[in-house]
Amino acid sequence: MTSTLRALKAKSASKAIQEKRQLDRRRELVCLTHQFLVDQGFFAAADQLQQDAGISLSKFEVADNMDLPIVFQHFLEYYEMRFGKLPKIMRKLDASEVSAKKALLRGTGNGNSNSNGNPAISAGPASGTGSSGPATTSTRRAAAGRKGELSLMGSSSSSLPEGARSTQDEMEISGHAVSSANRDQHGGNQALDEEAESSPADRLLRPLSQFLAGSSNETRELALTISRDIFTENPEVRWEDVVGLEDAKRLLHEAVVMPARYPDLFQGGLVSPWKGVLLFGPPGTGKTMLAKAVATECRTTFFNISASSIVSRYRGDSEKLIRILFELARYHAPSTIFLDEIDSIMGQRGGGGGGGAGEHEASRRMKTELLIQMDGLAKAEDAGIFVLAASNLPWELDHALLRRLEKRVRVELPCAAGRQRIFEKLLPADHRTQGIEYAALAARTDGYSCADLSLLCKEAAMYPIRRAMASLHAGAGDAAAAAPGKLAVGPVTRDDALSALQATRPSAHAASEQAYARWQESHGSS
Ligand SMILES: Nc1ncnc2c1ncn2[C@@H]1O[C@H](COP(=O)(O)OP(=O)(O)OP(=O)(O)O)[C@@H](O)[C@H]1O
Repeated sequence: MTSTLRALKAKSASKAIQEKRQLDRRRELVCLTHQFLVDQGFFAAADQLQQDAGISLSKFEVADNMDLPIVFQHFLEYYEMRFGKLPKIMRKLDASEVSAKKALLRGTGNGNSNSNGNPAISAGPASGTGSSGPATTSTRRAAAGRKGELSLMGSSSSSLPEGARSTQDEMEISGHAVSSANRDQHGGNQALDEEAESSPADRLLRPLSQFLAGSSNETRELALTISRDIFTENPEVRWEDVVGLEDAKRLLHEAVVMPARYPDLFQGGLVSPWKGVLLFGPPGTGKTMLAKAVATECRTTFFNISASSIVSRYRGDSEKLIRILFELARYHAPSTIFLDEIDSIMGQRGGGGGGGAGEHEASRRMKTELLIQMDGLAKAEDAGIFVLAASNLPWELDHALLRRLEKRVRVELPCAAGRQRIFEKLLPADHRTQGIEYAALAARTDGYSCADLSLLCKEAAMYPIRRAMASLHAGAGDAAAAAPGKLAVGPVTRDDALSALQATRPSAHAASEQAYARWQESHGSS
């Protein structure tokens, strides 16, 4: 009896010790992360972490010779020594995992939460339950347990194997794109490309707090607005997502992507990189997609701004907004600024400001500011900034602006082959469709833009849904079919596609195609 009691007591004491260790380890992890965020200048995030974790980190400091990069570096070294390769730290999530994670981050997910509603931090070594491949408890314990060696190892990367060193370099140059150029120059091999595929391509931005330090409230607000509404996370559009437009792609590749990848080849003189490119053509032909593909390809920070929204939303502040937009682009360089619908602010006769002599003073100042900022792009310190503008009405553009958009690229309506590819992509020949005649559809959609074609396909896909709804209403569906999410929807048929064709008209006019062709002849690039 006594021995059973003793065993129970010992078990309870060991459990208490384990729990305390877990708690300590969590606190240490939070503390290390907090210090890392502070060191990197992510003050707002550090503050938020402190609030979320519910502990006052101002009472703690990480011990000497201890910080997250050092712990990480030691882990990498240990892992490579033990397993002969570097560990895979991040993996790409699929679409459903991305939405689950976003929901979790918004606080609506069902992920593990602690009693404060905070996501549970893995207990680490003390729990002894780590199971993520070879990097398990023992590895972590080894990394954490070598505190005494840390000062000897220091933070020098010279003792690291090549791969580990480059990982550290990537961390240190946060805020600067690890450009494809670097990778190409250091081997450019497939393994590195695969590595890029599986690790986040997104840029690690420099903390905004440094940019905002000492700035006025007004500047602060505009910079926050730009960061929130205009800066776009990695746009993730690849060249191959953009159907057709081979000439436009080739020109952009030459004018923008090559200089970003191989800056040494484009230094000064005759072959300095283009600073401004205009994409012109009918609506819905892929100008925005092309701009995003350029930003994805060059791994630049992407600022996507609709010029008409500057006029409508920031009227009084538009001049300052432009200035701060370029300052932020410089801060986060290399950057691509995409100015969509540029004609709405840079029309020859005072677009966006009321027109002619009566042009609004604020609008005139904004135009002047944009021209000044674009002039500044030629300076060496602005080397990493590139402006892409798009317009459906290039002939209305101010000549002063046109001079600064050195290259003008026409984005045309898709040809028959391009239209066919769009149909094949949007109505793929699988169980979702039946008997679609792609070539016939392509032949009958001359003059349609890609956006029109995508509307047409959407319309076609509605027919089977309408049929299913009608049969449901007619009581033809059984109880299972009526259950939400279980409605049986048939394939999109050839007739559905033809009916959708009847119901969808092209948005561009043949006359405007001729106008684009004429303007290309007088102003375009080839
Ligand atoms: N070349 C293309 N390849 C594939 N899809 C395209 C292409 N062009 C347009 N689309 C489709 O049409 C939509 C609208 O395209 P996008 O916004 O790039 O056109 P745009 O030329 O910028 O139009 P606007 O001048 O009206 O801003 C895209 O989201 C995409 O679905």
